[in-house]
Amino acid sequence: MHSHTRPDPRLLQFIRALPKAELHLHIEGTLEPELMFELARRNGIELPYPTVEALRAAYRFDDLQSFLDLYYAGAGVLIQEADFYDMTMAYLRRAQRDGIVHAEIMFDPQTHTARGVPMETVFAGIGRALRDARDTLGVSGYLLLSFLRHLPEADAFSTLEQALPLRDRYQDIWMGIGLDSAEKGNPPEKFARVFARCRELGFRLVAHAGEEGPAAYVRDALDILRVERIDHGVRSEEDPDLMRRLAQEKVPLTVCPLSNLRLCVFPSLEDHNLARMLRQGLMVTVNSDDPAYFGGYLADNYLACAESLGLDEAELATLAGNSIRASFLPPEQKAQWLARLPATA
Ligand SMILES: Nc1ncnc2[nH]cnc12
Ligand SMILES: [Zn+2]
Repeated sequence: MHSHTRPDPRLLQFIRALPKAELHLHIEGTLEPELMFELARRNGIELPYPTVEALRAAYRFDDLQSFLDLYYAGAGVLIQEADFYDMTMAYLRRAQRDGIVHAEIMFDPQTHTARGVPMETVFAGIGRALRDARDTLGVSGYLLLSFLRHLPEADAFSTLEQALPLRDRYQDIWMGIGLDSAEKGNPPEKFARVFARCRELGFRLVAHAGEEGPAAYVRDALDILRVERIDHGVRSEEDPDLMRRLAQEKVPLTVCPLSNLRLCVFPSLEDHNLARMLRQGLMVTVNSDDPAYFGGYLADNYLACAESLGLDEAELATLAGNSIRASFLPPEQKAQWLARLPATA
């Protein structure tokens, strides 16, 4: 992954020791090939690859869509509550090792309900893992139910209707709503009505914008969907007025550097705009997006950026501090984690 330098173990140790929140993570994107094969066997499903190695070798992407095709196919092995539990627990164990104290996890229920998996099964498996991790690993977690933007808004409304009866049972974890999948040609305004409804219902709102789509989608996600955070947002840089606004309003951007590299949003990590945006005073955070597909979990993303962009320890601590500030944790929990960071963070 790091073509120029060998990873510095002392720097990795420093990164892991910073209390961090992960705010942009698709739980279906944490399904490692080994577990995918195990679940396929458990559920009597045949995968179109003979081995783990052959599957991993297929993870070479040209753009977002070429990734999404494999990602939705891979999720087809998730059938039973235990499958969702095992996948989520595996992520949370890794998260703990990386020094993640809080994770806000997106999931795509439409990927599962369209295959006949009940909404209850999805919530039950992920939800039980989040509660077990809180109790046994000391990692807290929230859920963000994400709508698939390549599907019609009517499908998002019916997904919301299917999930709402579960809200009381998952009140401690289901905090918000997101918007993901193919961005180009699926602008924020397509989901204006369902986001307005979610806002009335009291959900926290986020949306992917400015990953492959234009800066105008970032502005529309803020003004039309009224989201509190932008997932990715890296193409905001093409609009100087928008950049000034993001800095002034401290709008959090959940940037995913290794994802952007693998999906060819930037030609190399050295060309990534994370450091430029940070140094311009934007509220940027670092996240892993779909770590099983993009070759790195959260600490790998921090380390790769430190090495490719020359981030120093103070900047790494600022990124960790931003992740806590931009989370949906209550103020007293934010203060508790911020107190454990260097004073410069
Ligand atoms: N990076 C990404 N962009 C849009 N949709 C996604 N779903 C999973 N990962 C995604
Ligand atoms: Zn994403």
